Amino acid sequence: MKLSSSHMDNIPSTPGKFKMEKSPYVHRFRHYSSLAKLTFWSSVFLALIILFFFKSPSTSPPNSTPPDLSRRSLKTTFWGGPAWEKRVRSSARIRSQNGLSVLVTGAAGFVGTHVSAALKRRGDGVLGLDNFNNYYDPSLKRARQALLERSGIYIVEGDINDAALLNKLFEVVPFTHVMHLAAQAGVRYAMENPSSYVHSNIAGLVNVLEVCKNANPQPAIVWASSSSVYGLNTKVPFSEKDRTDQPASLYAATKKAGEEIAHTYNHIYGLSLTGLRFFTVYGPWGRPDMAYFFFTRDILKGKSIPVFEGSNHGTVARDFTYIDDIVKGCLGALDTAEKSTGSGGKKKGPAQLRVFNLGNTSPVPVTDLVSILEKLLKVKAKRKMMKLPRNGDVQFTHANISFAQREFGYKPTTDLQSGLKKFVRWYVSYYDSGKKNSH
Ligand SMILES: O=C(O)[C@H]1O[C@H](OP(=O)(O)OP(=O)(O)OC[C@H]2O[C@@H](n3ccc(=O)[nH]c3=O)[C@H](O)[C@@H]2O)[C@H](O)[C@@H](O)[C@@H]1O
Repeated sequence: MKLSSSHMDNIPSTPGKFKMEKSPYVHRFRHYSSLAKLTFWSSVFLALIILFFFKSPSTSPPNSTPPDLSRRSLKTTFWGGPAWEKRVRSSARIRSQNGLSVLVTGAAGFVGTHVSAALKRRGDGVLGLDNFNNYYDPSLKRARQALLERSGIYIVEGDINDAALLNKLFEVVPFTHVMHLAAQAGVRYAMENPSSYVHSNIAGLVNVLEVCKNANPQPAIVWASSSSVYGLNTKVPFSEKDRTDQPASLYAATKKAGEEIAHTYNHIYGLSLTGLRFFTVYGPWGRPDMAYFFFTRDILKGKSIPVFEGSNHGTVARDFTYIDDIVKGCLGALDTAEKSTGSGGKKKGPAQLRVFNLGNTSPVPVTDLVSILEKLLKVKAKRKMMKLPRNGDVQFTHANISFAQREFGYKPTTDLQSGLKKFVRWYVSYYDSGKKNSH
């Protein structure tokens, strides 16, 4: 708790040195005395109100964090109590033979929602965790949450930096796996809000790993890295063996840092860790901050869209990867993840440490992305060609996926045209069917 300096100044350094005031200050002393009485009774009254407030069952489950004690940035709402634990247990219950019990962080996010639903469909136990922050329209996150709730998945509302909450979740459920997808995404936003990347992608990751390392049994962890770690590399396609020491954005730097942090926790504590380098994932229920999403919105609104190009009109391209292919990759990584080897926070032997590219292996120029959208939407885009800004963007990405192919048969099957068709169908029904506004 932070005390203001004036408050600190009012506290006597040696309480015994307080002197009783005598006449001619008696009058003033009396005044102080009645003031003290007033303060005393108001405090009693206030204490009673607070006591009543925290006794009330609707606002005070046993393990909730009192709002004044919780760090506001953690955004954790009340949790705990028998009913809450029952809900957590039921969501995480395995319903198939040899099924997994998975804690999915970022479950209300784009990839998190799809992965959670896929796990649940095949009988795995799934518990979600999400802080529902407002990086983009939280109502979309709430709609994804509602979707998951219909299939019996509970998303606990809390922040990955909240160690007490994470420890509690592991106390209630012995998760076999953690699918760690909660993160601050987006390449360009890193210049606007750098600390948010440190908070989620570094501090949050460390907190998740700390809790996992102490858990008994330790879970295996699969987590989201990014194609952006290849940064300014020019050799294509990008292979996991290539250098990743020249990131072009703080976002990329935090993901790269995550990979090094993963190495450390694997080395010291025997945690089984698999990082997935996603390549520009798109599809239904996607992220509104991504180009394919807001291009669709703005083309439909008749607004111009900024289309980036390299110097001398050079092509800017991405290895756009459809969400269903990414989900298959995530499940493949979870299924082939070996057990962590540590216990009680101590390593017992070497554990698995992996990194995979999950891309589509066929980069498409951004100008072609726009042409496909124009055809699907039957609206001509107002293209505003712009030089690729120097704020984190790289000119192209292209994944070599042979490692994931070899390890768990990863094979993307959706090309950009077919994937965008599905996205547009979803977009139109989601925003047109009702009153929702895509901003
Ligand atoms: O592959 C990844 O690892 C990353 O993919 C995306 O990053 P990005 O590929 O930059 O995706 P978008 O922001 O949707 O941009 C897609 C393409 O459109 C271009 N673009 C973007 C914005 C814009 O206004 N105009 C424009 O032409 C970009 O230069 C890029 O080539 C995600 O936003 C990151 O979170 C993710 O980690």
